[in-house]
Amino acid sequence: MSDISTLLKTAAPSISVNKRGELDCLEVRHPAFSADLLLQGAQLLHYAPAGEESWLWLSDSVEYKQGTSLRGGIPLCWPWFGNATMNPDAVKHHIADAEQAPAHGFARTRIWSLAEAYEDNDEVVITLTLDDCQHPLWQADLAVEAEFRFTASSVSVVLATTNKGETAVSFSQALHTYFPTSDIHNTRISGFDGESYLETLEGWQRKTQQGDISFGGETDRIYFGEETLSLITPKHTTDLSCQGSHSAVVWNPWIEKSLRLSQFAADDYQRMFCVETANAADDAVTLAAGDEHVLCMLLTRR
Ligand SMILES: O=P(O)(O)OC[C@H]1O[C@@H](O)[C@H](O)[C@@H](O)[C@@H]1O
Repeated sequence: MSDISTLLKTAAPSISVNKRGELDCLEVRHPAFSADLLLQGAQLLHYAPAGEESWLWLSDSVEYKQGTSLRGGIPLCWPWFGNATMNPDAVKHHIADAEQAPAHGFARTRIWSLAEAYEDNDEVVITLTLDDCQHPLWQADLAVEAEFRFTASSVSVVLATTNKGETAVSFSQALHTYFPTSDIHNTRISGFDGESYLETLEGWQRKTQQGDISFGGETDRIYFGEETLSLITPKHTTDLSCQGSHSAVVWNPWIEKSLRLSQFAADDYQRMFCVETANAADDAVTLAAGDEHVLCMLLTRR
């Protein structure tokens, strides 16, 4: 950890590395904003402009344990999204035993390394790399890097994947963002009117969205489209724009599923929702040997 501290002292003095339970957390305390980024999973837990509440939801019962993804912030799902068995054949082709494969890939519980840090009066930029991209069940040679950029009025995450192998590789992924709301019943997502989605709770039927998305029960859908989305909660409107993604997963576990989730109180579903910037289902990425794919999300508020 002393290497990290030395790098931070010179390149980005507003970042310090501190323990949270068993995990190392990069704490950004810039005069204009703050952020907390775990090295495990390259998981961003918190971002807020000075004087504001966090733009990300994080469970009150979150567990800072090695090998366990935390419930909240932005877990990175890579190199497959969700249940491996539900991925397209091209992705499953690289997974030795999809039945046994962990949900959402393996990157979210691995330790990432600090590659670069930079700050000036306006922004802080942190780049993390995943040193060990191998997994007993994953049969492809991809490399991945994550860049986080914080300013007084925005946060962006870029996930860049490179095919280091000699043949094409298909993979799926998501920036699994948990957003806060003061009232899920008065929360809407605007931008997918007229677009198609897969209703995973009804046998993955393909349907068409009419108007805004609202929440009145368990929600677990994969939307297709590449619009800038507006996330409208009673207190805020947050704009979510992306690049390199043509799908977004909208998720809320609602009452019954909440009872089965780790690090999640029975009534937490009322105060959170996920909109995941993804390359999922039909939108999985195929990378030729040597090629790179860049997935990017940007959050701003009106
Ligand atoms: O509990 P996990 O593994 O973090 O997954 C949470 C949710 O993640 C979403 O992306 C999936 O669509 C849901 O089906 C899943 O329940």
